[in-house]
Amino acid sequence: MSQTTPIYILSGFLGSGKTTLLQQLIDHWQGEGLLPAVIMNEVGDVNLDGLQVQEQVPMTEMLSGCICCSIRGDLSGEIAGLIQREAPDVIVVEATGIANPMEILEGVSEAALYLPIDLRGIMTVVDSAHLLELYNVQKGKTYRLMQEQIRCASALILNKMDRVTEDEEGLLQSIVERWNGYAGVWKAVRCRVDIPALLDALGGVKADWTRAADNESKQAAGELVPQNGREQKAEPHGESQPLHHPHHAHKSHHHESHAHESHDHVMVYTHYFKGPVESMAFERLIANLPRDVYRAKGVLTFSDTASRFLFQYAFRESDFMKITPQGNVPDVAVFIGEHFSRSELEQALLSLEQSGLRETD
Ligand SMILES: Nc1nc2c(ncn2[C@@H]2O[C@H](COP(=O)(O)OP(=O)(O)OP(=O)(O)O)[C@@H](O)[C@H]2O)c(=O)[nH]1
Repeated sequence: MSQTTPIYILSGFLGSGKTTLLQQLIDHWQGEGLLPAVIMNEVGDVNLDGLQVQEQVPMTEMLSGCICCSIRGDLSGEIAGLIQREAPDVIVVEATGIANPMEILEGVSEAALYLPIDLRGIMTVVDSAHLLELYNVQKGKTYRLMQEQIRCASALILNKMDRVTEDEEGLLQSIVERWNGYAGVWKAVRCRVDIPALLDALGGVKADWTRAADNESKQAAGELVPQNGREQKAEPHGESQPLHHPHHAHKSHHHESHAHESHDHVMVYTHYFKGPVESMAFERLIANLPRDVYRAKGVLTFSDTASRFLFQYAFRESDFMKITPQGNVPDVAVFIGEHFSRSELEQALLSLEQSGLRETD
C-alpha cells in the first residue's frame, strides 16, 4: 500500500514568527522519532531562516521569488524531490511572509494530484501588535494580505502577545473570529503553544475549506527513514529585484493577477558587506530604518565583538543573536519593505562599512 506524506503550510506576514514556530514543530516531531523536512521559501536570494534550523533537518530552499506566484510551478518538483531523496515523515512548507496562502494552497493541491501527499492544513502565525495597528487604519495592501492569511488559516497562532495589552486581547480575538470562525486560535509568546494539540486540530483541507464548518482530524502515520541532505535553488540576479521574474515558468495562470496584486508593492534589497561594521552604529541604523522597511535580517561580523551575529528586525523590534554559521556564510543583510529608497539605504550601509574598515586599519 502506498503511503502518503502529511504536509503543512506555514503562513503569516513577514516577521510574524513562522520560523519560531517551525523550530518547535521540528523539536516535537524529532522527539517522536520522526523525520520532518522543510521547504523554505524566501523572497531574497539568501536563506537566513535556514541557519536557525538544525543541520540534520532535510531542507529545500526556494529563493528569489514567492511560491504563491513567480516560482509556484517549481513547488511540486521540490516536494517530489524531497520525498524521493529523504522519505520524510512530514513536510512543512514555510511560505514567504508576503505569500497569498490561497495560491500556495492551490500549488500544493495541484501537487497532491500526482504526488503521495496529504495536505493537513495552513497554520497562520499573526504578529498580534502589527495586526492591531493595521486594523486601526483599516487600509493598505499589507492589511489586506494579513486578512487573507488569517481567512485562509486552518489554525491561527496569535503570536507576540507580549506586545499586546489585556484590553486589546478582546478586540484581537473578535477580529480574527469575525474573519475566520473556523480555525482554532492559539495565543502565544514566541509561538509557545501546545504543539500536539495544534497538530491534532488540523484535519485534511477540503476543497471549499474557507467555508468549511467541520474539521476532521486525521492521524499522521509514517516510518522513520533518517537521512540527511539540503539543496539550494537560487536564481542568479542583481542585488535588488522586484519579486516577479518573467523568466520563471508559470505552470498555472488563472490566478496570476490576483496573486501578484497581493504583494507587487513589496521590494527587497540585499546588501553584501565587504568587511566588519561597528555594532553600535549598525544598531543605530536599524533603529532608524524608515517605516517602509518592515522586515530585515542578516548575518554580520562586527569590528568590536568577537562573535558573528544573526540580526532580526520585524515591525520595529530588533534582535541580535550570536551565531556560528556552518559552511561559508557571507556577511549579508536583506531588507524588505515598500517603496523605500534603495540608494539611501545602500549609502548608509556603505558609509558604515567605510568607518568599520578605518577602525580595523
Ligand atoms: N516580542 C516578540 N518577538 C518575537 C515573538 N516571536 C518571535 N519574535 C521575534 O520576531 C522576529 C521574527 O521571527 P521569525 O520567527 O523569524 O519570523 P518569520 O515569520 O519566520 O519571518 P520571515 O520568514 O522573515 O517572514 C525574531 O526576531 C523573533 O525572535 C514574540 O512572541 N514576541
